[in-house]
Amino acid sequence: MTELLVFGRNGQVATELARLAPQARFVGREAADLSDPAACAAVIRAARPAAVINAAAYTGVDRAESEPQAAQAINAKAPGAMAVACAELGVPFVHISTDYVFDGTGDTPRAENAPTRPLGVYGRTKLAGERAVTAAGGQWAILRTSWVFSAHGQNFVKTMRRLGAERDRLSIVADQIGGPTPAADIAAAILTMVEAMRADPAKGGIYHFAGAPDVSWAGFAREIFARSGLPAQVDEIPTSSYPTPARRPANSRLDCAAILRDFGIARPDWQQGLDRVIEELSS
Ligand SMILES: NC(=O)C1=CN([C@@H]2O[C@H](COP(=O)(O)OP(=O)(O)OC[C@H]3O[C@@H](n4cnc5c(N)ncnc54)[C@H](OP(=O)(O)O)[C@@H]3O)[C@@H](O)[C@H]2O)C=CC1
Ligand SMILES: Cc1cn([C@H]2C[C@H](O)[C@@H](COP(=O)(O)OP(=O)(O)O[C@H]3O[C@@H](C)C(=O)[C@@H](O)[C@H]3O)O2)c(=O)[nH]c1=O
Ligand SMILES: [Mg+2]
Repeated sequence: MTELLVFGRNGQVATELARLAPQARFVGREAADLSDPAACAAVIRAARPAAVINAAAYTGVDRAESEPQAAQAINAKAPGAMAVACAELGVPFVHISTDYVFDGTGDTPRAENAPTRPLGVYGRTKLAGERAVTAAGGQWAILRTSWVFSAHGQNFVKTMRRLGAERDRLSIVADQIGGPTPAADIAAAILTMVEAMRADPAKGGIYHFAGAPDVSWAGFAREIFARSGLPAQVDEIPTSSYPTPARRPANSRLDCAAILRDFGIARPDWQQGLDRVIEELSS
């Protein structure tokens, strides 16, 4: 019997889960394509694991605008099918969602029960995934996180280090504020939640989890350059000067009090996480 089954293998969070839980079984695209939700459910039924984590998703925010059906299958239908299979087996299911389910109005942190209103296809399909998971019954948890970075895969830290080495100055939006979150801390949080859920069948629900302190993308870029020893300057620009296919929320602040109260998991310090990632990237 497989103890822990994880969908995703090469992504940021999946890679960090593999470091912390090498005994788990990681299911890549070749073994279960999330475009085929029934195949994902079949993998769970055949493996009969003690718990399931979904770390795979369609994460191309701009690309999703022109591929809404692929994003919907991967981000909504597949997690729904996984959650149903877990409910049938009576095992916990942990899924990951995003700050992009919100419209980003205001300037205060949002709690889990704040009204959702996604601005683009990615956020809309992730919200549909949340609804499919919650509708499945069974024991589930959804971790909403934001601005994930690590030494693996694609993320803002790696993009900035690449561009910062090529250019003297970069224009970065300063009116989108959120919490950059190290993938390693997400992996650790999920494993803590899985253990707590296995010990207590009443545990679960939607939880916010993001790195602290909140910062703009421009402020984050400045820290990336400073801590990487890159001399590149950051010019602060408004979102209106950086047109993209998908709209993004201006206020991505997440209120992370509930996960601390219910699971003892505190917001990670992204500056410490950034130093660790930079060290990993430079070695
Ligand atoms: N990245 C971010 O900034 C944020 C991410 N999240 C959420 O966190 C979770 C993990 O994200 P992260 O680790 O950054 O994601 P990545 O983009 O790093 O990895 C996504 C993974 O999903 C896999 N995948 C994509 N499409 C399919 C498919 N059709 N079938 C099977 N596997 C597929 C990819 O496989 P392959 O390697 O083969 O392409 C990849 O391993 C996701 O739910 C995401 O929505 C939430 C907030 C912020
Ligand atoms: C490269 C670049 C980006 N930007 C802006 C665009 C955008 O508003 C912001 C971040 O760029 P990204 O492409 O990393 O943003 P994006 O891919 O939208 O990041 C999001 O990914 C999904 C999966 C999530 O769930 C979110 O939490 C969030 O992390 O920086 C600049 O202003 N200047 C630049 O030179
Ligand atoms: Mg991106």
